[in-house]
Amino acid sequence: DTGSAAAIPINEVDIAYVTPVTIGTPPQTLMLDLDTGSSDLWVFSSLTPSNQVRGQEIYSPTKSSTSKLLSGHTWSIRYGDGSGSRGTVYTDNFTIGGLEVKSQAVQAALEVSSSFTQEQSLDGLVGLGFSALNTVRPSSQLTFFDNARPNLDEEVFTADLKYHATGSYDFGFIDSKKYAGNITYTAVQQSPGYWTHSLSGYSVGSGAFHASQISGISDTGTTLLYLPTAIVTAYYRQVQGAQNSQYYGGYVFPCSSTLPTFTFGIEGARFTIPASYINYTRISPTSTTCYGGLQSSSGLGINIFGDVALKAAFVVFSGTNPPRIGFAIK
Ligand SMILES: Cc1cc(CN)n(C)n1
Repeated sequence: DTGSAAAIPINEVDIAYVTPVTIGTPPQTLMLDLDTGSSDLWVFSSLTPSNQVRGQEIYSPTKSSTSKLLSGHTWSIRYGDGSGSRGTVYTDNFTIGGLEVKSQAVQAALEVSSSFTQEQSLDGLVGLGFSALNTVRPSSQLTFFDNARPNLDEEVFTADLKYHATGSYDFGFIDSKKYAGNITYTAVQQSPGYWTHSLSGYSVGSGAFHASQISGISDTGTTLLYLPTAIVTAYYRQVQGAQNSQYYGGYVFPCSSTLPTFTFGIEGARFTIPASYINYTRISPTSTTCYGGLQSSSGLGINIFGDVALKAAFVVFSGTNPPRIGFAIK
């Protein structure tokens, strides 16, 4: 089997990408954020208090003839950005881009944090991390990829996220039309459950490449690129008027500043993030101060290769044994 679905930016700065999925019989369509940095599949539902729902599509298990309550099971998740949700669990038929998993654990939200309520274009998440991170108790549940894997033509899924445009996620095959040249693979450490791997180094603009193993997670659910402070300060030293703002919680600069590109290495390959991706957003609609798409990871305890980096490449998440991750120019 294979599947292929769109990855649609939910706003004009690509804060997150959503993908249409169907749940149940007859199919209910929701727009979910496919997130390689977590492993819970949860949705706004008919059980979510109405004062916490603001425009989202909801999953109603009672309207699905194939839904089953996973009795006595609950879940609760907190993300790195402080958002979170909790609830109960059903199993139901679940499809992404024509790829169906029967009896997928669908975690129905009983409560969501305010940032989810405010994000009206996002109806939930599909965790594509390793199933070890799943929060359902007393028995943890498998991700959509782990459930689909035995039926996939190839044990992979790919992410082709785009800057200010719709990209795609493919399951079970690698579409050679979506990239150029070769795919460079590197080892993944799957414990504790993220797609953890190393960069082989970086360069700023036309500067020299600094070879250095930089361990972090490739996380489609995180918007920005978070790297060690030393690298980030070296980058913004090249930006007129840049400063690390306590007030805004990161590096800001005059929107008119010229930004350098940022290049990261995967083994021997090099991937250059255009300056436009790092000129992330105005700090408010009329401001001339902009917030950077490259920020320090020092407060996170982990480096995160989020969408700002991933959208500069075609990325293969390979569930082979051992798992590996591949990057190609596109
Ligand atoms: C909702 C959400 C997902 C993620 C990345 N895994 N973050 C940081 N926030």
